[in-house]
Amino acid sequence: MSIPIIDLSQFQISNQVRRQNVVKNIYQACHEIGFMYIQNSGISPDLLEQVFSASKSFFDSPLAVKEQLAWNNEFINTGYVGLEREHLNPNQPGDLKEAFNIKNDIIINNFSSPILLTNNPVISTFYNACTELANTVLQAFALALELPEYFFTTRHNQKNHTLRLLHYPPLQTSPKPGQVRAGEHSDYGSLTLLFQHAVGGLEVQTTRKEWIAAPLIPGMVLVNTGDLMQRWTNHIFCSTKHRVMIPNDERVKKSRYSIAFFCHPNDDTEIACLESCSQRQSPIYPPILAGEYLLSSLQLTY
Ligand SMILES: O=C(O)CCC(=O)C(=O)O
Ligand SMILES: [Fe+2]
Repeated sequence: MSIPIIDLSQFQISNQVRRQNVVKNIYQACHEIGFMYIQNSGISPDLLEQVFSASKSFFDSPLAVKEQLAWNNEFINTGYVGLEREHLNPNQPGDLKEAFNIKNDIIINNFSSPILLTNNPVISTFYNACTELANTVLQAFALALELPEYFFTTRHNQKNHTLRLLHYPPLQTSPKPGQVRAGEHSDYGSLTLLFQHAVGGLEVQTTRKEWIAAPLIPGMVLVNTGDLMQRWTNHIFCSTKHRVMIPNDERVKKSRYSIAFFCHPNDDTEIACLESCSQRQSPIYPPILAGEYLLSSLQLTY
């Protein structure tokens, strides 16, 4: 099994046959593996490079500076998360990574870092570009599930998404037993956009429980469906486990950078099994509010 490539430009044209074909391929990707590469995503490579460069200068700054911006609670879920602080797999030691979580403009303005955000429109431009891409994918999801095209986007219109810069430093000492760069987990929200930089390492679990590499494909954006989409669709779309292992080659001596954009429904959205998804199997999960689900997931991993 491999991760399919979807050309999104074919969804943004008026030709209904080609559009429907993209919708069908997206359905299949979400159903069979929960991951896909998006080609012609509309995200400018130059902009992405600028965000990676801002990310690198932030992580290069002294720990004391980063800690002034420390993440301190799951309700705000914004700020700097130090090495080994988060356990994406709660049963294993903390992840060998540091991260910086950024929420929407209001929070950005109240929580700006002198290095990363002040006078740096790059981050907010990128946040908006990711929001736009996520909305296009959500439109295709709705059509794939035989819902009105804007069913999901209207439930995601409060920009409740988290942009996360990630840095996996070169390994200095031996890891603890079971410790990896990012423990195996599924994402919590509706979908995630993932951008890797040079040093790869992401792995995805197939339905046969095999781990396959999800390498960087230059110019493409990796998209995966998260837990809330899995609940909403009664497992028709899957929330696939993924992880970042410690490389067993020279990449272990290198910093790895990635960026994740976690797309979340508005907090007050009730995630209840969609009618079109309850025909073959009765609802697996009870309804839950999107905001509640996110909070409980964060509480498990910090
Ligand atoms: O860094 C990566 O490639 C993956 C990160 C990830 O899966 C996450 O933060 O949820
Ligand atoms: Fe993830």
